[in-house]
Amino acid sequence: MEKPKLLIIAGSDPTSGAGIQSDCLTAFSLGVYPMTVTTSVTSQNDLGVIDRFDLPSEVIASQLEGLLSRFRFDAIKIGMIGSVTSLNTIVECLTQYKHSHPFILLDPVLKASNAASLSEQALGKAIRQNLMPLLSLITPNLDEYEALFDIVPSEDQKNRRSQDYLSKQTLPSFENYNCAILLKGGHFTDEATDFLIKSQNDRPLKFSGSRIEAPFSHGTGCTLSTAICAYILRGESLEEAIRKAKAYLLSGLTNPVHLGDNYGAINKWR
Ligand SMILES: Nc1ncnc2c1ncn2[C@@H]1O[C@H](COP(=O)(O)OP(=O)(O)OP(=O)(O)O)[C@@H](O)[C@H]1O
Ligand SMILES: Cc1ncc(COP(=O)(O)O)c(N)n1
Repeated sequence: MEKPKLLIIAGSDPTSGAGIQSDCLTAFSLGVYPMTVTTSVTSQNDLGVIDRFDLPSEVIASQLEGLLSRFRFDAIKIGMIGSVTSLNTIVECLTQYKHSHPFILLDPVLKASNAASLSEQALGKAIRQNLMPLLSLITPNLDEYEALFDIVPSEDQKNRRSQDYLSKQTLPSFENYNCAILLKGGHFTDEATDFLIKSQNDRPLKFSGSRIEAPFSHGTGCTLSTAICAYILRGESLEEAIRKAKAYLLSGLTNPVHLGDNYGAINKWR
């Protein structure tokens, strides 16, 4: 049996709702074999993030070198990085082993949904300067998008309605990047519509999504980004991979797994 391999570089979430554990469940359920590099060990439970322990750069480099020296990956998903030092280690290793054109996606995990910090303050700037040149796609949520691209929305746009949000004022300057941006719409006030921004000249592509009453939404960003990588590995175009990943996520949000009195997770059984 042959399976496509996905390299996942991310943090550990003991609840398996987000992070490496969630990414492995997503990859497995979509028929893709995950291999992992852990950047940070977090403590989390149903109440949120308790603590974060970024691993030393030699531990990250050793895991990366072990895998990259023996396996070729057609897709790499990067999630929580934690520190600027860890980011620079990842950039160094990926640059050294980069074969022709792997699809590299960054889900820039800066804060958890309960607002706990999952990264150093300076990580956003380092992502922009050092990591973006290697990426094919970056998938920020609204806050991450504004922070990463220095977007200052107008008073109207601060209402965060999906149909009013994107304009010249809220599009990034593409001078320095050649990767596509998927602006995730989980934090819009109306629909959960995402936008794919490929360049300043192309109109952003809209991925409409109705907002559902989801009782357990921890890990939506992780699930979406890993599912995109899995569909890319299965031969889909970027647009089709996003469409299918959104449908996969919606189905898991609609029918969650119950894991306690008031806790549950996105369903990945298919
Ligand atoms: N209530 C919802 N109903 C339908 N889709 C949703 C809902 N909430 C989020 N989504 C979808 O989930 C994906 C992740 O979006 P979101 O903006 O929540 O990312 P995120 O903030 O990085 O996620 P996370 O909560 O994991 O940090 C997007 O495709 C978004 O449209
Ligand atoms: C290790 C790790 N990676 C990512 C997230 C983001 O997920 P969320 O914002 O849904 O809490 C997380 N909580 N933990």
